[in-house]
Amino acid sequence: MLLQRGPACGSGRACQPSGVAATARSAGVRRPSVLPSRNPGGTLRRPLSPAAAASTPAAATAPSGNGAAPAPAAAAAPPPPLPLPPAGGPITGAALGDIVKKLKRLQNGSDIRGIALEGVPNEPVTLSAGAVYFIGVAFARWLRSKGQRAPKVSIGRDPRLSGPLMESAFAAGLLHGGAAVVHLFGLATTPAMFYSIVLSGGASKGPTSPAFFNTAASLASTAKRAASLAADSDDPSAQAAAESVAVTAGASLPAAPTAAEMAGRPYTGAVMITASHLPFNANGLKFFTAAGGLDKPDIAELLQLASQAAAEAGVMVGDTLSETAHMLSASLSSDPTRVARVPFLPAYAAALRDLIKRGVNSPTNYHFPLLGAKIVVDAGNGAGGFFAEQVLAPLGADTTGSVFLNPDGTFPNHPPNPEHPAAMAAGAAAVRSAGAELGIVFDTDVDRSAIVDASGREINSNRFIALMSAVVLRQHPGTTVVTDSVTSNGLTSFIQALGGKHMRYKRGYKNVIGAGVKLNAAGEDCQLMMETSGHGALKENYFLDDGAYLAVKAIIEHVRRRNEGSGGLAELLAGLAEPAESREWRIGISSPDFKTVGGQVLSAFRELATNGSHPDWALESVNHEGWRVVVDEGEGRKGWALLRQSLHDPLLVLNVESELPGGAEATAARVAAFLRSPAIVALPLDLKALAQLAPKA
Ligand SMILES: O=P(O)(O)OC[C@H]1O[C@H](O)[C@H](O)[C@@H](O)[C@@H]1O
Repeated sequence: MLLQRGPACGSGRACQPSGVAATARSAGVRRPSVLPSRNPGGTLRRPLSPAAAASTPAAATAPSGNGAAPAPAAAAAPPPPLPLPPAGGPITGAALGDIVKKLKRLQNGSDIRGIALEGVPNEPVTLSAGAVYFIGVAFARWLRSKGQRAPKVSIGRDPRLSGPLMESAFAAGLLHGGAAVVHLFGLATTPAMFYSIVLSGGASKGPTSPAFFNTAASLASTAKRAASLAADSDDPSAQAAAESVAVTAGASLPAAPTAAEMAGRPYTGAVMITASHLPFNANGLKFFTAAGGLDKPDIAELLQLASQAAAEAGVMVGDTLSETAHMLSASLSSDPTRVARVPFLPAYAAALRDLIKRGVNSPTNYHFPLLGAKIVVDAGNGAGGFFAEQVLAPLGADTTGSVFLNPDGTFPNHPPNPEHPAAMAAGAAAVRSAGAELGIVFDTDVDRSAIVDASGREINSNRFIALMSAVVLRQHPGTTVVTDSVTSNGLTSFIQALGGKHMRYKRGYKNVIGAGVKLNAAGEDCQLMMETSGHGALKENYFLDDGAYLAVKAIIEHVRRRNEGSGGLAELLAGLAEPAESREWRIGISSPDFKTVGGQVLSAFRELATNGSHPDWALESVNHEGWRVVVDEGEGRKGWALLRQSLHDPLLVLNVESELPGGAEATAARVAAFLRSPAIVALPLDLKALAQLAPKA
């Protein structure tokens, strides 16, 4: 695939293992298994570092010691919204129209996205702290409008440099909009944010339950078990591994939240501040309630509410940061009991560890199912490093050789994106140099992932969907798998050969998941909804696109198979026929009215495919996103070409798959000839892209 979104890979830094356990092991250091002190409730406590304590006004105003404010009493009357800060008086007319327009442009499907840091030429800030503040006001009002009397909202963020400011601005907005309690998790992942609702008791059905919130107890027992294992074992490698587990479990994990912080009311809303794999200067917001992620219409409503709030306050969206900072500190210092910093990843990691323990269900080694397994993680300096340090290592895995675990909002090594060749190449290199049996590659906010097998083969896109299909079809014979529209013919045959059904739907993970939800509602069992981008949702996991959960499932399957002596994960893909070629070209449309221009090109393409000029093409509709032609490549071979509008960008996207070497270029050249035909060439398409599309034509 010729995907080149976002900056090219890296600064050429060497791949370094990171993480406490990895560092200790690679240096040959044996650390004593010292447990941190316990409070009377038995929970592990660690004070915030001075840097962390100073990093947000919220933390600065929280009681000293652990940075946590008391949890609200469950039955207390909901506190009134704080008044919006006085500013220039209500805004009306053209100025209001301007605010509405600016805020509307921040919608990116079911997310909010924009440029949050200045400094990149021609990329002015669009997602200002002011805008984020008013979106915070809007989210609280929106939750209240849905019947929540006292919204309790968690906020997480990826490591982007603009994250702390966005977090503070959003928190202040929430309080002004009428949220009762706001918990700042700091570094978190997108699925973890939904899990904050689940694990606090806000969503009842699923693979986990609030019992997993007893993180502290689970950590302590892990440490104890590891220590006794180390003492009992005659096998020096098991002993070393167990000792490192004890070190990690007992001493290296961050403090878990207290029972008071977590046993209160469930979170009723959660927000992740992230722009996924987009460059460092972008940022954005993803929203959850107990019902799952907010959808497109919800985001449109939120932005409308944000405009209203800005108009009432008389503050323009682009207003200066100092004004925002002022509003923020005023609101936070006015009621510190409503805001707390709560480290959440430890609780979430405990839930993931438990899933792996239960999934592998080892009769001999229940608590350390990964002892003896060497698994590396490439987190791309996003938020996924915890997975190696807090999920895999405490279960006994040797994660030495993992790369880019440290969060770094400049993403200096490669774009954290399992669709990006540089990310997959780095993951594969890490597996090879560590001699690992499995590698996991995460995107920035961990809602997407990919796998690398022991030979360094990259298992992303079609291969990862095939792998997950094999896993779910073993557990749910005959189930349906919904995918996006650019999956290979080989994937369809693979799923069918395993007894499953394949529904190839549109691009866009929300579209894919939505289609699966509909099938289930209509009585057809659909266990897996997965895009080639690496977004994958399972019915058993709240229909949530969740890269960490996919990794957990893959690891369970790998270890289970290995324990049974039936080979590792890679063998599951033996029956997958791969196309000889699979390529993508992106053709820019230089017009503000790109949807209309794109539509014109697509109707002309449809006409071309049906007018008999290409007898080896058969038209296939693909759910209004564009047109797919099936190409008869002779001798029973079939390729295809799909021309569609990009979901977000002013682009047409051409995907071509062929079973013949050179076949993709040949089909693309015919599409290029069409795009250069007199009727089309008059349209504002990017001719540079056309030249790339078929250089020889
Ligand atoms: O339509 P495109 O430009 O190819 O982008 C489509 C992709 O956009 C984002 O990355 C979404 O997260 C994906 O779900 C979607 O498939």
